[in-house]
Amino acid sequence: MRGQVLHHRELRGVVPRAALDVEGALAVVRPICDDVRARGVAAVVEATERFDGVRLTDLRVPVAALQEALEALDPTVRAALEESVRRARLVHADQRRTSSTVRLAPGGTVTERWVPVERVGLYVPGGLAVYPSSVVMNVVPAQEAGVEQIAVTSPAQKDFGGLPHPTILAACALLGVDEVYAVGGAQAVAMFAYGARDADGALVVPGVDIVTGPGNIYVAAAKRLLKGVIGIDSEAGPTEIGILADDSAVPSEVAADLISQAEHDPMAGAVLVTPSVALAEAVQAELVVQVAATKHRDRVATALAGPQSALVLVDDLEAGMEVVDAYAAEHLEIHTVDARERATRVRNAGAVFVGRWAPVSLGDYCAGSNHVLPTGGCACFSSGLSVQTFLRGVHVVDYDEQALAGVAHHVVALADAEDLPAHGQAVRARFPDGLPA
Ligand SMILES: NC(=O)c1ccc[n+]([C@@H]2O[C@H](COP(=O)([O-])OP(=O)(O)OC[C@H]3O[C@@H](n4cnc5c(N)ncnc54)[C@H](O)[C@@H]3O)[C@@H](O)[C@H]2O)c1
Ligand SMILES: N[C@H](CO)Cc1c[nH]c[nH+]1
Ligand SMILES: [Zn+2]
Repeated sequence: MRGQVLHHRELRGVVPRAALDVEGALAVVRPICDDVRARGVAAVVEATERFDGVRLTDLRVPVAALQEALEALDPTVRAALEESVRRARLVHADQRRTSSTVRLAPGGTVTERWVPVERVGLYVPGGLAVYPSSVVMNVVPAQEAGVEQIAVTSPAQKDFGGLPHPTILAACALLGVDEVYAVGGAQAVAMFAYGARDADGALVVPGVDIVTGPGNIYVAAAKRLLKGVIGIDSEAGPTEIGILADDSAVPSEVAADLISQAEHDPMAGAVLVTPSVALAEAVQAELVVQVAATKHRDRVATALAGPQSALVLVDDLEAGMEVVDAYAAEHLEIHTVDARERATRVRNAGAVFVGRWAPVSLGDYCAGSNHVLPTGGCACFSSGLSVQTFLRGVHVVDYDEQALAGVAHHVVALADAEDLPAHGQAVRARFPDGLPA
């Protein structure tokens, strides 16, 4: 990309991306979702056996298991989760929206009411890693939005008697959520979207209004497929980190941050954008050493070697800004001398991390920000999970006779201009003696 400075829309086609994208994964998840729609619980049970190796007898986790998991939770992990919840709650409580009323004329108002959806299904991943932090990131905004019914689902684990991982169950109990299912993947999204009945026709899992939460490419594809049947947050799929850096960056820290996110998934993307050849070379050398030493070195190495990961050399930091806007990373770290100023100019990113003391790992757990963020370029038009995700704005239009009279002739003029005279007539009918002037 050296030598080119293009608008981010033109660059989008050449930024690093995985070979299998959400569109490609639709073909895999469509039959799974169709089957759940047609056969309900039986299809969910079969998909769980096929993909997770567990034959479920009950989709729902017994409430007692949640409480037991909380009682058995390591106190250090409990303290960390409590701090994560405390910080997330402070940030998300601040996102609440209050109704507001605008008076357009004497007797004429429009009020915007913010109404939470009634019932939500929150996805917590559990394939390659365990994600109690995603319980926090899903549940806290839903609670702060005032959602009445919160259901969580997470993949059944062979090693834990077919229940989701105990730390996930403990996190649910900590947050007061008692409706939890042991289902993962596309079948979980479909189960929430359509609801699921058993062979006798009994409703085992009631459908929801919105499904949120992160997941692998199959979860993201199911969300894309079923959007419309349900609302979704964003396509929060395989993790990505973009780093914009100059010579002031510390190579070992940059490498560690790239690896931290590559650790999620062989499909994770890690992209360094820099004008500094020296930095790029130093980071490359660090990666060799650090990858060899990291626990999940196989999937990290696969992720870093994939077409979704790259070290991108640019002419200067301004060209780098164009590249990171085109890439639209889920997470963008900025390690430059002027990081704070650059952060204010980033247009496309799920979340921005300013300087060396704000690594993505901080945001993953304890910054207070939400870690459920758009991937695959969706940060160009989607936001991270927030209280707003669970709210709908409803306009309440309240005009009295005088207020309608004041604008009636304009309504009729526009209705006539659109060749929709019945619209105008609906107003004329209220003024049988003729339209007010
Ligand atoms: N964008 C975000 O906000 C964000 C946040 C956290 C994690 N993540 C991502 O979440 C993902 C977690 O992935 P995971 O795999 O560990 O857990 P997961 O729960 O997302 O996926 C596991 C499920 O995938 C299904 N599955 C696996 N292989 C399949 C196949 N070949 N065909 C159909 N279905 C299949 C199974 O049903 C299984 O239950 C990672 O990609 C991680 O990067 C994203
Ligand atoms: N980095 C992930 C978001 O893509 C969130 C996470 C959870 N646990 C660890 N990391
Ligand atoms: Zn992470």
